[in-house]
Amino acid sequence: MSQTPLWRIALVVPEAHAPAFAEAVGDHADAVSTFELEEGGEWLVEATLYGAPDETRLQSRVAVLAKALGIDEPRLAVENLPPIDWVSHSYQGFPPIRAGRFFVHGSHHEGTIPAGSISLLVDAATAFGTGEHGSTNGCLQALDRLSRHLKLPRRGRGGALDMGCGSGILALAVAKRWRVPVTAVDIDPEAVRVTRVNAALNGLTGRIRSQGGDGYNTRIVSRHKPYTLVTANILARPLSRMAPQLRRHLKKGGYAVLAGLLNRQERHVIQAHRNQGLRLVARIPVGEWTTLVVRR
Ligand SMILES: C[S@@+](CC[C@H](N)C(=O)[O-])C[C@H]1O[C@@H](n2cnc3c(N)ncnc32)[C@H](O)[C@@H]1O
Repeated sequence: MSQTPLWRIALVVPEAHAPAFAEAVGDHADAVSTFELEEGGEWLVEATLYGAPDETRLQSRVAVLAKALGIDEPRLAVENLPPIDWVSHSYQGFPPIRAGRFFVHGSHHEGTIPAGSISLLVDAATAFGTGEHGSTNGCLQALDRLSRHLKLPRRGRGGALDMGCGSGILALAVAKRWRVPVTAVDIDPEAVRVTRVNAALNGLTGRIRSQGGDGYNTRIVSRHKPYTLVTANILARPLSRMAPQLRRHLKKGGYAVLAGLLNRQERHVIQAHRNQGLRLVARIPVGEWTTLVVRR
């Protein structure tokens, strides 16, 4: 079995200089990416490479760039990641996950399904969403709590929407728990494909109407509005940007489960929704991620 020695390089820099540092570090790495750490604040430049980096050269490249930009030299973190046997890893899949009454497992799961739980069979493949991530887990917990009192219609308008469906996990959860059709949208066509596969694996073909598209501008989203329940596990910034559209698509009294935000970003997201008259009714932190439930 192949084992891959992997190294990670990371540094935190001001937003305006992230592209320059990404380019500099990227010259010494196999892959490089940048992530925003805080609204309008600092950015993490993260690179990975197979084999040890030349730390002296890397350090001096960063120092020269910092000097040229007139900023303090950012601290460079270099670490050797534990070797991963990718072949056996991909066969192992993910361990079953419990969130509220939901029990999420892959098709490799050979154990029993706990009595009274709602089984969600998810082969995430190339799309996000196995329930392992704190944001998805928080959404499942929120849905479980809402399902105790919220009613959804079996047909017609006023149903459920999953915005940014990824593997389709949240759409599956709603369709199974409430026994209703769900509209599911993702900007990534691969996620739409995986959602359809997972709908079929769970016997929900026909109940999950999935289509590719950018947010609320997608045709299928307008066709079935307004919604009594919207799930959107995207990211803090797009969530805040989409708040006015969410309001227009949500029925009076309807709920939205919002996730993909770090704990420290929740204030901004809550405010963006408050500005639209959407009231915070629950927050569920899972590790560094927070899920919010707002109501119109
Ligand atoms: C973090 S994943 C969430 C997947 C799944 N819903 C879950 O909870 O695990 C976010 C998904 O949102 C999709 N997405 C991001 N921006 C979008 C947009 N503007 N419109 C539709 N989907 C979007 C991404 O492609 C990705 O599949």
